[in-house]
Amino acid sequence: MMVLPAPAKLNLFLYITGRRDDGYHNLQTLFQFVDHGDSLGFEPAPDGELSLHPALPGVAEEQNLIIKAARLLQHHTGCTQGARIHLTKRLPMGGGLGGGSSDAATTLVALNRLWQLGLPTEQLAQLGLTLGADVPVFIRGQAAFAEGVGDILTPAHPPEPWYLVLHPEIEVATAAVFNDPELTRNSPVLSLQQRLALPWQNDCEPLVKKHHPEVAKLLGWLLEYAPSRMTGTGACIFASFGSREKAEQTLAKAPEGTRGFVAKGCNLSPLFSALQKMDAATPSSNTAT
Ligand SMILES: C[C@@](CO)(OP(=O)(O)O)[C@H](O)COP(=O)(O)OP(=O)(O)OC[C@H]1O[C@@H](n2ccc(N)nc2=O)[C@H](O)[C@@H]1O
Ligand SMILES: Nc1ncnc2c1ncn2[C@@H]1O[C@H](COP(=O)(O)OP(=O)(O)O)[C@@H](O)[C@H]1O
Repeated sequence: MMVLPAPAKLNLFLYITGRRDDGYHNLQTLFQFVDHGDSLGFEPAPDGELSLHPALPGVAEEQNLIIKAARLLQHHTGCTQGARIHLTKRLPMGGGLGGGSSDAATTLVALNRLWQLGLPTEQLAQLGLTLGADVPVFIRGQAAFAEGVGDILTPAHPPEPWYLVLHPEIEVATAAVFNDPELTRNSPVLSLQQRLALPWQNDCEPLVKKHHPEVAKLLGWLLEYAPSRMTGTGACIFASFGSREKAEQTLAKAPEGTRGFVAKGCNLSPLFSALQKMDAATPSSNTAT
């Protein structure tokens, strides 16, 4: 079985610079991966059959981004092969960690190999974008400054600290944040260099804090220990530390019942580190993305 990671991402900063005619928002964000996430296993199945094990509670199989990604790839290529997909879900849903998008990206990359389709990365990223704005960055696998709706990507090389990621026990719907009339939508469009030099913020954070006191409270607590922010449209928050020990010590002090994890920032996605290892072990395998 081909087992591959679907890592989480963090939005190290997130600015909303405008609203487009189609209702989507232009943004400027810095994506980085962490070495913690879901895990997916892929086995061939006959007759184009697709199945997911176990099912994700609360998400109908046909709505699951993993099945949607697999079906999209079948339709796009006319491929008649199938797959039995095994999911170990570790990332909270609706947490701003991009779990669903990452699962979809890993599925596209893995099935492109399993089914020997040979689609180039560019085409997989374009297909992925139809599933969600965050899918292309996971397919390209490099930390990136994203503009447009998140699809115009420039590779970036931010520091790779240890992060403590905490999960307030709520799910924030991305669409609800973007539809809120109070959302800041007029951040200036700046260059990556300018953005890197200014303090890093998330334009969605004030709004989510206002509507979800749990987020405001936990962020207030975490800020006592290190610079901290929300990722994406929330609800997860993160703080960076110079060492794993410092991050773990802070997690140990977190208010009782707080869920969270410690992980290392990675500018190369753990998905691609795993693919490189796989290719090194079996040099004759298909090395296209
Ligand atoms: C803003 C980010 C930053 O990472 O938030 P998170 O979802 O990760 O928290 C993402 O780009 C989100 O990407 P994703 O979660 O894939 O969003 P999509 O499914 O494409 O869109 C969900 C809804 O959010 C709104 N939306 C999304 C992205 C965007 N640039 N402008 C928008 O207005 C639209 O109303 C859309 O219908
Ligand atoms: N494989 C999947 N993993 C997580 N969520 C999924 C998946 N497939 C579909 N979804 C749907 O996508 C929504 C957003 O999930 P997720 O990507 O985890 O959050 P976010 O975009 O906030 O990081 C979930 O609430 C769920 O309904």
